[in-house]
Amino acid sequence: IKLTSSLAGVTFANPLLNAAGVHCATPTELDEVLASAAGGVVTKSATLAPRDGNVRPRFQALPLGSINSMGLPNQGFDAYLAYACAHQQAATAPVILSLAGLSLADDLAMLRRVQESDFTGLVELNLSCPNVPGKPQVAYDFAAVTRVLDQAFQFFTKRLGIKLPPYLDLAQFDALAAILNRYPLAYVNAINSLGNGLVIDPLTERPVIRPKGGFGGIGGAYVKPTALANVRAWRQRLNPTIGIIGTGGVRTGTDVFEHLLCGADLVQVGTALATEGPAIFARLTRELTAVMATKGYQTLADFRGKLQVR
Ligand SMILES: O=C(O)c1[nH]c(=O)[nH]c(=O)c1I
Repeated sequence: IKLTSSLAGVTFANPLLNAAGVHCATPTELDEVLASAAGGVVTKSATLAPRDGNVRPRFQALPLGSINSMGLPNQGFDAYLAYACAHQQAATAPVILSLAGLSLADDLAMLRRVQESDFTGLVELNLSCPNVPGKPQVAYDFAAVTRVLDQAFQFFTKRLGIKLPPYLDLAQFDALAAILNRYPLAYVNAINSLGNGLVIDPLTERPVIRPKGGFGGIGGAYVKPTALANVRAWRQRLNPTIGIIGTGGVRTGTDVFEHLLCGADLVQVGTALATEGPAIFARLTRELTAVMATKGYQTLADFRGKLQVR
């Protein structure tokens, strides 16, 4: 049984990575994911300048998932570009560089820096951060998405993916796919957290996190049906040249299998990684292998995107 997968010409020994934002803000955390059974690692979304992020408590694990309003805390673009270039030199498992500018200008400035750098790996432009106060998500504004992609592809010739939020209406998938299919995108990553949920502690009669009146992105089991639907909807609508990373609600090998069945090329783990740590990747590869063995599949291509219709 082989778990190898590739995305935009980059080969992964297995399809599993962390989700941007989880266990990836420092070189130590990034190294721990690379040292684990993960097939690769993605950096915390970078802003041009380092950021402290929102006030604490800003993350809460829950029985069915998690809520977070981190507010984009990160070491800054230079730190993550340096890490990505160093690990490209060392030929480790692939490092995906995630970017989340606070403005279109910042997005373009960081993309120009990557274009001029030695980094030739995958770049993930995060258009779906729900937690920066006062900053509406780009990805729910289709004109803004068109602007950033128009301007980026004027000069960017490397491998560019975008991180999308969950969409909840088929007309949105139709409209946005018509836009995305115009660009030489490496992939779309679906989904980011389900934005602006509210989790309350009935004992204290307060929200469980402090920023934004307790409003934060929801992850984990809560979002798996929405994540699978987004992966499937993009696979059905996007050019085959545009790959898909499936993110959302992955806790077991069966969850990984389901994302692949819906069409994912790679699968990312957020909430479950936050609670279990990088050892989860050994468990998930073992469990995925077991699912494939039971079903008689030898490679991911044997079943990727082959969800049957009823
Ligand atoms: O609050 C965050 O840092 C954050 N949290 C999320 O759940 N998704 C994101 O894209 C980001 I940039």
